[in-house]
Formats: sequence, structure tokens, C-alpha cells
Amino acid sequence: MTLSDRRLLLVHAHPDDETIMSGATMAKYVAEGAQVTLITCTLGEMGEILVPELEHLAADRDDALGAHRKTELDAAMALLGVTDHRILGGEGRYRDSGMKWDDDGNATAADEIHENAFWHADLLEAANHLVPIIREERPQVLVTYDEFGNYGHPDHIQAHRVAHYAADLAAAPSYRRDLGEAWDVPKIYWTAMSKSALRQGIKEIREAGDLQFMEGMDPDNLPPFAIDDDDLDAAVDGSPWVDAKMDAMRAHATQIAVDGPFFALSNDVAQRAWGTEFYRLVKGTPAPADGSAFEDDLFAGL
Ligand SMILES: CC(=O)N[C@H]1[C@@H](O[C@@H]2[C@H](O)[C@H](O)[C@@H](O)[C@H](O)[C@H]2O)O[C@H](CO)[C@@H](O)[C@@H]1O
Ligand SMILES: [Zn+2]
Repeated sequence: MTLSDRRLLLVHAHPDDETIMSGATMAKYVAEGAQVTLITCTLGEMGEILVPELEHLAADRDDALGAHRKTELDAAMALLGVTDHRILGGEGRYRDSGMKWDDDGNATAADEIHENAFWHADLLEAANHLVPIIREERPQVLVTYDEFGNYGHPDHIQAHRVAHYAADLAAAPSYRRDLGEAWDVPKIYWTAMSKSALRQGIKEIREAGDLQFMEGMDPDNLPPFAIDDDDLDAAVDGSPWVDAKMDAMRAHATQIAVDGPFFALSNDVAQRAWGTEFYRLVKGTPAPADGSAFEDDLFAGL
């Protein structure tokens, strides 16, 4: 397979997730000539807003944050070189479901959820928006979240379910022939935050001193999205594109604040942004790089 034959499909929940979890990966593969397609399931209408002069856009005021975050997504993708990015079912089809934090520090469903929220989506209907894209683009690699949505956000969990359901349906030759010729995605990965990288980031945050954010997480009590290295399968070194990733994070200005190599969401918890991004292989045959426990390329072995 030549570099330009490679086709990567990513399914994310809100504008900004793609950059946080896979920004350098996307920039790397675009730069190497691969076709990169991003599907974002909602417009992030329920997000908090870090930019004071944009607070009027909030859901409980003008309810215009979704349209604004689409412009942030457009800007971020331009900075990463991603030209094919689509909203699942079209803009406004599935609304950001909102969230709240539970007592264990996990995101969970909000008490009140809009009737058009992605969390209430019919899985088959939502998957049928993705099946023709999979059959049309015929990606060798699909990236989405784990079964917990990485940290429990209902839209992330739903994106995981829709992505896997659609991949299964797209592979069935007799399923909905009107949605295109069947395509069985050879490799599927879940995005992952490396526990060791998170710990190294906290060390650097503490050494950096007076950041504009709170100090980072507790290295001895990391959140559930920190994955043991033994459970990681791929480490994609996107270091040459980390500056583009940081610029793309800045483009998501209502959601992400950036200070040097560090960033924070509206919870003000500092995190180190890395050029190397980690993944768990959940379908396909692992092909670790020579002498490494990790694949260094999501298309390895194909
Ligand atoms: C990264 C991500 O998935 N962001 C979501 C998330 O935003 C978080 C939420 O507002 C939470 O209350 C804050 O403490 C946290 O800092 C935010 O990252 O949920 C939003 C609402 O569903 C969503 O719009 C945003 O993209
Ligand atoms: Zn999200």
C-alpha cells in the first residue's frame, strides 16, 4: 500500500475531541498523503465557554454555541490540513447531550437532556448515517473511543457505539445495498491517554511553575481515562506536527486554553500536550515496530 492509498476515518463526539486525542496523528497522515476523514457527531452546543465575550452564545442564553464551534472546528482542521470533515447526519441532526461529573470524577449524563440529544439517538438511524461514508471512503483504519467514551461523557460513549455498529453493518454484503458496496474496515483503534505520559506531563507541569491553570492531576490518583502502557498498542509519533496541534487547540478557543506546551479545558486542570498519541487496537492484527511493544503506524501490517 502506497502512502497515498492509506485512508483513515475518525469518529469523534464534539468539536475539539479530534484535536485533543488525535491532532498530531491527523496532521501526520495528511502530510504523508493519506486521505483523512473526520466525522463529528454533535456541534458541542452544551459546552462551557472560556472566552468571556462569547458567553452569550451559551445554551441557556442565545443557544448559538454549536454554530460557533463549527467555525472553530473548520479553523482547527485547516491548521491540521484535514479537508474532509463532516457532521454526522448533517449540522444539528444530533445535539450535544451535556454532562455532569459523578462522585467518582467520571462524566455522566446530565439530569436534563434535550430531546434531540445524541445520547437519545436511535443507534440504527445514527449508524446508517455512517455506513455510506464507510462504504464510500473504504478506510483501512477507523479510530473512535473505548466503551467508556474514554471518560464517561454520554456523547463519547454513543460515538463509540455508533462507530462500531456502523463498521459491523457496513461490512455485511447483504445489508442495505442502497447504502453502497460492503466494506470491512481492517483495523479499528480506540484513542487512549497513556498513564506514563500523563505522569510525565504532571512532572513537567509542576516543574513549569506558575501556569495560568490549576496544577495538573494527582499522579497517584489518575482519572479513569489514564491507560496502563500494557494495554496500549500503538504510539504514533506526530512530534513534527505538535505545533500545528497546539494551534488547532487554540482554534477551539471556547473549549481549550493553551499555555506553552500545556493546555486546560474549562475545568482548568493543566495537561501536557504531546506529539505522540496513543491507541488501543481492537480489531486487526498488531504489527509492532522492530524492538518496540508498540506499533508506530496505524496502517502497520496492512
Ligand atoms: C473534551 C470534551 O469532551 N468536552 C466536552 C465536555 O466539556 C466538559 C464539560 O463542560 C465539563 O462540565 C467541564 O468541567 C469540562 O472542563 C469540559 O471539558 O462536555 C460538554 C457538554 O457536553 C461538551 O460540549 C464538550 O465538548
Ligand atoms: Zn467530547
